[in-house]
Amino acid sequence: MGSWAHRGTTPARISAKGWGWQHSGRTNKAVHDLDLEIAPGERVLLLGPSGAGKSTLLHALAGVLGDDEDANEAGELLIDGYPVAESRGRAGLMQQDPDAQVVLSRIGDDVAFGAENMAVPRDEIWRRVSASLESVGLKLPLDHPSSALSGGQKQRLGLAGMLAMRPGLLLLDEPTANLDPAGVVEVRDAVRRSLDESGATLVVVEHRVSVWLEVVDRIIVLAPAALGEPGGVLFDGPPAAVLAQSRELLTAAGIWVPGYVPAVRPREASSTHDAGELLLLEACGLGVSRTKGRRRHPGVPIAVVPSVRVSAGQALSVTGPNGAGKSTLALTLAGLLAPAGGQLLATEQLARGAGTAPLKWRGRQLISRIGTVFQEPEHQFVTGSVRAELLFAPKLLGRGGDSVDGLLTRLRLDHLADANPFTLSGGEKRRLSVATVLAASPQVLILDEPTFGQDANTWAELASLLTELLDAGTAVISVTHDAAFGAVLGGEQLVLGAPEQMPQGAASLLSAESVVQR
Ligand SMILES: Nc1ncnc2c1ncn2[C@@H]1O[C@H](COP(=O)(O)OP(=O)(O)OP(=O)(O)O)[C@@H](O)[C@H]1O
Ligand SMILES: Nc1ncnc2c1ncn2[C@@H]1O[C@H](COP(=O)(O)OP(=O)(O)OP(=O)(O)O)[C@@H](O)[C@H]1O
Repeated sequence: MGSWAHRGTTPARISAKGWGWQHSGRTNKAVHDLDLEIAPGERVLLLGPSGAGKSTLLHALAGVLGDDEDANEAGELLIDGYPVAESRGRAGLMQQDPDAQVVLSRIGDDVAFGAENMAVPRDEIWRRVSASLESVGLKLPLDHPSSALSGGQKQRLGLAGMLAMRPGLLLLDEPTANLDPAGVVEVRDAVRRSLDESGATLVVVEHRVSVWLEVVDRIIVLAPAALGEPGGVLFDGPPAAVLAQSRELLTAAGIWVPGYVPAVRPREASSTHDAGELLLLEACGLGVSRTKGRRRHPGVPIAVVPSVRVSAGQALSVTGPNGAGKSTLALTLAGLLAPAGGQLLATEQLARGAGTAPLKWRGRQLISRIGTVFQEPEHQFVTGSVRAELLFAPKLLGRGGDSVDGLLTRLRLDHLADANPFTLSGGEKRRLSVATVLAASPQVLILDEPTFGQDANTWAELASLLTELLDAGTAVISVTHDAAFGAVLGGEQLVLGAPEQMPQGAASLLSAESVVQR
């Protein structure tokens, strides 16, 4: 009975005895001295500050850490009494990076993939595929291309694949980080219904605690080993008890305890444009589209924005449901995608003389004027170390790297200066992607989901840093589902509508308004 297949999809038991893991190339352990028992069918919310080893533990349980020969393992990690290496396939892991999860080119096949590997009968697979896609709210045809999905849609796709597998151990790594508020509840409820049917064991990692409280029966908080702490478990127990007894310690560790909003001075709302202001970007009737060859055959725009004006020192947040076109708008404003209609001008001060479409700028010209943080941080990395990444733009612009050490410290990356950017934790990657853009000191910052996957301490640091930049005259455009972040930055808000609410399938602007201050 050594194979997982014999154990089927029955709820899994997890046992860690003095377990630890040190990734290759690192001097610190990611997880240290972990002692833990999780009973079959338990539902656990795994918390901890960014870099505490949460994803490392989930990867270990899914059996996908063990191939790294230069890494060091200590102690024992068992599933149902067997080493994790003998339990591969027993767990369904939804990874933090939704891109890493997509394996097949059509969404139906992609969702079916895991269940096929578990030898589920064919008719049953396709019944599960349709039911899973519906339960996570991904209402697209089964042959829709997996590559043509927004970040939130990819996240829903990844979860649908896990639910269709019905594994005995469901491991979810920040499953709602890219979702709109309605999607967060939809996905949480889909997980709960699936667990009610299967009785599977759940370990879910999420920075935002409140959403999972009505699903989980236990909270485990990991202590960061990497910062010289002893590692292991900081707190463990029923949610109400952990949150009531340890509230202060948890907030000090950066955990998003329900009701806690880090103290960051909000900016004054300014929705009107003064005559003397320095206008940096101006768009009129701007259509946005991902269609290739747009100049000759511009596709049907997925969103149309009647008017955007962004001035020095002004914040603009772009919100709206998954798939509405927010990232596409951000890439268009950034000069990285051609407009599908209307006009986009960077005004005279920015273009030294006359208004210019940002799309015409190349390399140096663009990065010193408009800095863009992509939704997927990896898409931005071009060097082999964190420090080199931060020096890249200043070098290209012929400037010194004076700001680099300050940014490393401020965004809690100093202990990772020599690390390869691609090996960072999710939160660390996000912070690095923001820092690299700040290192070029652009006049306009465009940030796609800058706060997703951040613990509360780093959130506060990012919010303060951006408020200081706004005060100093940088314009900040952020695409975000994080209302508290939008409120701290103030300024104006664009709300894009869902594609299905709009005529001819195109999204459009629902409203433009001043951000309500906290
Ligand atoms: N493949 C890897 N190679 C080297 N170091 C790694 C690798 N993956 C993770 N690490 C390091 O191990 C530590 C723990 O990372 P992990 O991703 O487990 O943290 P986390 O708690 O999930 O963080 P976050 O909340 O930011 O996602 C981090 O310092 C990270 O830089
Ligand atoms: N690379 C791509 N190729 C083709 N279509 C795409 C691509 N990326 C996204 N789309 C489609 O364009 C639409 C808008 O996507 P976009 O990423 O701009 O949405 P979003 O509002 O940022 O969503 P989210 O909140 O989920 O990140 C979506 O309906 C999506 O299916």
